[in-house]
Amino acid sequence: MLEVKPDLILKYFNNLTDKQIAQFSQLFDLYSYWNAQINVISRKDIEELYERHVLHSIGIAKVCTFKAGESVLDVGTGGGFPGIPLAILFPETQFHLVDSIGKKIKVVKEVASALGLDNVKADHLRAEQLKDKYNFVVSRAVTRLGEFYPWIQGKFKKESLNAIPNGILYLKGGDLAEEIKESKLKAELYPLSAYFEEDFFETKYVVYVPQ
Ligand SMILES: C[S@@+](CC[C@H](N)C(=O)[O-])C[C@H]1O[C@@H](n2cnc3c(N)ncnc32)[C@H](O)[C@@H]1O
Repeated sequence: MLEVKPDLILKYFNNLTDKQIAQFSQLFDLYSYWNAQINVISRKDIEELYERHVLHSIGIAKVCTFKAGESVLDVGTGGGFPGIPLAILFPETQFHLVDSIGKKIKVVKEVASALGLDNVKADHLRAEQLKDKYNFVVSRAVTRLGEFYPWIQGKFKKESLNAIPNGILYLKGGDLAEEIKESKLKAELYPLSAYFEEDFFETKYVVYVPQ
């Protein structure tokens, strides 16, 4: 099996602990194994796991540093993106990963357990069903902002522990100017090209919608 070390992660996040480096390293074997049982990322993408999925996910951390005690909801996490890489990076923050497809949540639970991520809770449900409140909602490639927003509206805590207000941090591509206009949301765009040399293909932005 091809061994991929997380050098790419260290290039942009250079103060990782040994534990975090070990956890990032384990992702390749874990996703190679689980993706062969249950397809959660495109099979050809597994060779580019670190660039296209892991580094891409933690692009959110360049826009927002989550704090100890904050809670983050990942809507439509699929196999755990962006939630799992973010949970490795922010071990003191609580992450709730949800998806409407049960077998994907099975993969998330297996990966989180193998990594010893006790800051991750994963549930098979639709975001609309949730009653809890969070500091931040993260997501990647689920649906248009105008459809997404009503699912999570009202699910934000009032108090903030962060330098930036609580809100949505959504990894997105497409015609964002048109999409933001259609959603009528006040959104800020952060291009990943400002932080990374890699080309992230279609999802090139972190869209931040403060609440
Ligand atoms: C294209 S996949 C993206 C998965 C993951 N975020 C990633 O980037 O690899 C979209 C995911 O959103 C989930 N989904 C769609 N609508 C949802 C909803 N209302 N609540 C929870 N999950 C939802 C789907 O089941 C699917 O796994």
